[in-house]
Amino acid sequence: MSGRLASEYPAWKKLQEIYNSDHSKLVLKELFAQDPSRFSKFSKEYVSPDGPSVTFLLDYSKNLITEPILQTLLTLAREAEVETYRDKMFAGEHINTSEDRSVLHVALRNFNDFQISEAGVSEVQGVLAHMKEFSEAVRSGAWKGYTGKPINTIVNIGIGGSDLGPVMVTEALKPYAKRDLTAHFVSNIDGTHLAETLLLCDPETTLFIIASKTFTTQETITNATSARDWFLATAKDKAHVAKHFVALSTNTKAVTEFGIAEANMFQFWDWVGGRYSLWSAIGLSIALVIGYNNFEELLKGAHGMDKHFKTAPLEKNLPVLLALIGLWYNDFYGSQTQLLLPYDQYLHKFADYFQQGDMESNGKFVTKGGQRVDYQTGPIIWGAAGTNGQHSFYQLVHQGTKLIPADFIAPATTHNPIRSSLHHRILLSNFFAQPEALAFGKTEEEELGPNATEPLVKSKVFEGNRPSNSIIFPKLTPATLGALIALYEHKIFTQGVIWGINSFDQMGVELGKVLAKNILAQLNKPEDVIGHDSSTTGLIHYYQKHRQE
Ligand SMILES: O=P(O)(O)OC[C@H]1O[C@@H](O)[C@H](O)[C@@H](O)[C@@H]1O
Repeated sequence: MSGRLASEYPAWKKLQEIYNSDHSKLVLKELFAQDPSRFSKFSKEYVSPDGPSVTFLLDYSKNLITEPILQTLLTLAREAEVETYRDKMFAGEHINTSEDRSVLHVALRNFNDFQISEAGVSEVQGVLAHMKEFSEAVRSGAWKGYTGKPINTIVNIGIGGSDLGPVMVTEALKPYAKRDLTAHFVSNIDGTHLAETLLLCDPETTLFIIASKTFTTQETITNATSARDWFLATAKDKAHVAKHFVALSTNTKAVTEFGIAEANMFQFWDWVGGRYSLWSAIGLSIALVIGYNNFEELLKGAHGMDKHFKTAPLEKNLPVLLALIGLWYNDFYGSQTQLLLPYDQYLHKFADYFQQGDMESNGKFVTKGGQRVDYQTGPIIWGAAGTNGQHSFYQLVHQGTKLIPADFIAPATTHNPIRSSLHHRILLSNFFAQPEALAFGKTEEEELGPNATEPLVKSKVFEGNRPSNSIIFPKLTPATLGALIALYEHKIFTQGVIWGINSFDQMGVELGKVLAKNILAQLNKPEDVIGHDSSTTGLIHYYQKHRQE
């Protein structure tokens, strides 16, 4: 984040030399055979420093690393001043330079440990108190709709960071949910998303939560306006909106103009990035679904990880280790993607969530100093939950031509121990087996004996040497989830610092929005379609010919 090119650091050059001379010698089977203590050397247990108990084991021994490689990666982190920039973030310095903002999602879950002086930080507790009071009123039935009935359905209308975090967390923490309060999430501008959701709602008992940091996002404002129209078609009187619409935003003016009273607005601040906002008022739907106390446990779990990231030496710092290992593949092995594979159905949105978290943060080709990078930055994040992926894309991960580092994530104990946890034992046997198969593979000899050459035998060979991390924790609790999310947030931060990029803006999403606005104004008549290439013009003309309004 210093804005320097990562490739200029001496450790980067050394890593390149190590890769050039040694990578063909880095064979997991041999590395494990040579060193019986490899697992204990390359695994660490996280124990939360205080607050709710969170523990997990990170096993990074099945990676194409040796002690000297790890040391050189750690030197790279030091040369890039990861510790200095981490401290700047926690101190509220404006490390988001392009927008001249601080980056303070850690202040949203700070339980008096970090002294941060930035406008708004002192208001965090007040907003949390408002969220507590409101969520308890709705959950208890004290908050009534316009006909006096309690709320039994909530609809969060938001997109990107104002959607993905609440969706992922409410899914992940379903065992803690109030089951008679149904939660829907509408994000897409496609009218189908709202229309299908409204079919499941009763205006008398539905609460709409309009979640938008800017309160100008086209999708969200259009969906919110249509939802209000739908509501008023039954409720008639605009005064009833106050009982059924609340807003989560930084933009008081736009919220009140929309017709939501300031008293029904939950504030946050410009130093909360959209993709880091589930800890803020954007988490209101989470608090409604799992209860405020569980929401606070989520925050505390994340705060524990913040303290670890802030204080642990780099060689013991789990987000830093994950970042460095990921960077080794991304920048030296040429890996394009990173898999997130939770063996827990409740975490089925985890990879979707970190697609935005990672790719919007680190998908940048220019350093903070304005230079074009001459190396790869953020990886493509993808993944699926449980054994589903094994029956679809794992074929390519095991036997394809690409190196795809994978993080396997699983709880030791399930929330659903049906048939005496038989399902969970089968699930976990796969969680253990897949990294083993990826790392150690299967040779031709193992398949048929030393003289076998048939194509069939060859097709059954697993080359192995495919790296992975494994994370295992006792049970998926709110605090554990908080710590896991913060683990990956700080991993993303660390990589961004080393690559010299700004992980906290998102200029790359703007151009499409501007072009769409221009095109929207041209859609009525073919003669209005001007200023485009022949492909875009042809596509719009085809649409105009075939549409039925
Ligand atoms: O919360 P808002 O202001 O409606 O923004 C939603 C999303 O809008 C997108 O354009 C941004 O790229 C995301 O970062 C953001 O989360």
